Amino acid sequence: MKHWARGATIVWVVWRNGLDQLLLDGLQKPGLRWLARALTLGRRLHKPRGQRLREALEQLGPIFVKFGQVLSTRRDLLPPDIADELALLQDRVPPFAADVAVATIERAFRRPIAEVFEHFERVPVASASIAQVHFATLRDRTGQQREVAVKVLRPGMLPVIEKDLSLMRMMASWVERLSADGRRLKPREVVAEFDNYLHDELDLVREAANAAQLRRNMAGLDLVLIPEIFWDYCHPEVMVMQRMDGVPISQVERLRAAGVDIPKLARDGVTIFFTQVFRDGFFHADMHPGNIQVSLDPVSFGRYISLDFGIVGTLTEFDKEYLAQNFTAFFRRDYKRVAELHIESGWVPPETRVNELEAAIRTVCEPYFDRPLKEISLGMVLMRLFQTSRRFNVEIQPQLVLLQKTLLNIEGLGRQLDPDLDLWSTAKPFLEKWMLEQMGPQRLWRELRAQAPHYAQMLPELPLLLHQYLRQRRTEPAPLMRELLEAQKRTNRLLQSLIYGGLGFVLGLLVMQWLVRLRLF
Ligand SMILES: Nc1ncnc2c1ncn2[C@@H]1O[C@H](COP(=O)(O)OP(=O)(O)OP(=O)(O)O)[C@@H](O)[C@H]1O
Repeated sequence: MKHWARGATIVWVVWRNGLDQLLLDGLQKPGLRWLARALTLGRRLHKPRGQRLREALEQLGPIFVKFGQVLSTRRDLLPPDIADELALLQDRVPPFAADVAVATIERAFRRPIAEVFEHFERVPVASASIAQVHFATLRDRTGQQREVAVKVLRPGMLPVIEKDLSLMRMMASWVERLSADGRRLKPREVVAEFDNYLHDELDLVREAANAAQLRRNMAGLDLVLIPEIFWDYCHPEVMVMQRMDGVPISQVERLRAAGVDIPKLARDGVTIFFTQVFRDGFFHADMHPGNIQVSLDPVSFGRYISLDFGIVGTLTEFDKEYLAQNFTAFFRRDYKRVAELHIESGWVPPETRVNELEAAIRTVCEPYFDRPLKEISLGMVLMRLFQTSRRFNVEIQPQLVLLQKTLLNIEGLGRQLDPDLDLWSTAKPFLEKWMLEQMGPQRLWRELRAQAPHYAQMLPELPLLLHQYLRQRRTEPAPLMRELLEAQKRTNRLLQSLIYGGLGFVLGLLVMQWLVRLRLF
């Protein structure tokens, strides 16, 4: 019954904001088109479509607001006017009562709050749709007093989320069935992705694990502080971490007055992010200013403080390779290669004409070379590439969209701090080192090392496999043969790369020696 009431509210909000209009053009059945037109009569829909969509999501509550926020990052799927408007969505929810937070903590640790913390501040420091944060004091294993921040999930979220998600799934399948335009937005996939995202956010142990991994990765860099996790006090609904003390990055004047070197801060931001992406393949993907502070403590003066680890991005070797090759081709202005890469990767339908895709990519990228290199924003280049790809039905992987969105955030933040920030010279050493690792002899060596146990294991088995193959040839020839041929091809490729790599290396050494002799180096 309640399900129906919620469904009716959604229909009402959709109708009042004229969202049915958004689908009108795409409706395929004439009867439905007629009905939708009739329903439009009498409504004054003077606001732009993006604004109407944003307002409707706000009226539908925090889960829909989150959905809009996540959707706003899918610039590969959405038209720019809608994506821009959705990016303005903000969580505005009142905090939940301290008693509720205390009850959640007591349920999680099966102890009264006074036994968990020496002191617990009942007034939260921050509150959002999924969780809120309280400060507290605890005694750690060594008996030392520690100031901590306690993140507690808003109770009863799961049933609300499940209900809203099932209605979203239903709407998505209607949109997909009724409208050709809507189908292009891949609504069911988008909702499934959102479902994953929300369930991840509902598990604070997962967030704590993300924080711990980032803290370990960033330890040697000395540019950013990440709170320590108190694992004895972590539970899917409660997360206890070191309390950080910094000035929000948005308060630039305060930071300047305290003596922080702002241009260095801008450079450091880009360095941190590029290290996370290109070295570790594991990056903080929710870099809005609310999650970034700067330390004024004399020991860590001027270092970033990073908070909120609910959303992180991971890049596979395939993603890194895609980025490495695309960036290299882009900076060589080899648009044909960029187009070929998209087709080779299987992201564009194979019947796509390379020259058409190449022309579209050229149109997007060429204007960037008109400005100084230091102004080129990789986030923007990627965004334009994804938008172009959209026209060719390319399916961009969510982790790359996340990367592009975060790149834009970071570059924007850097520029805001220092309008003269030379993005290129900050990013270049990373890209060069990383591309060398991705495509040079280091990669070959890495792959060889990674594959070595596999080959060592396979080699002694080869005679037996061959024997089996010859015996079973009549019954089951294809898969085994294919496997053997594949293995042989892989070995050949590796050997070939090894030989070429070795030759290249020796040749490089000879040339260097020669240049040194000629005193050119
Ligand atoms: N370890 C910490 N030390 C000090 N303050 C913290 C800490 N963790 C969180 N906070 C405070 O709580 C606020 C909200 O934290 P966080 O962003 O993790 O929560 P959230 O529920 O995911 O919020 P949102 O979704 O709006 O980003 C931070 O902006 C910061 O002010």
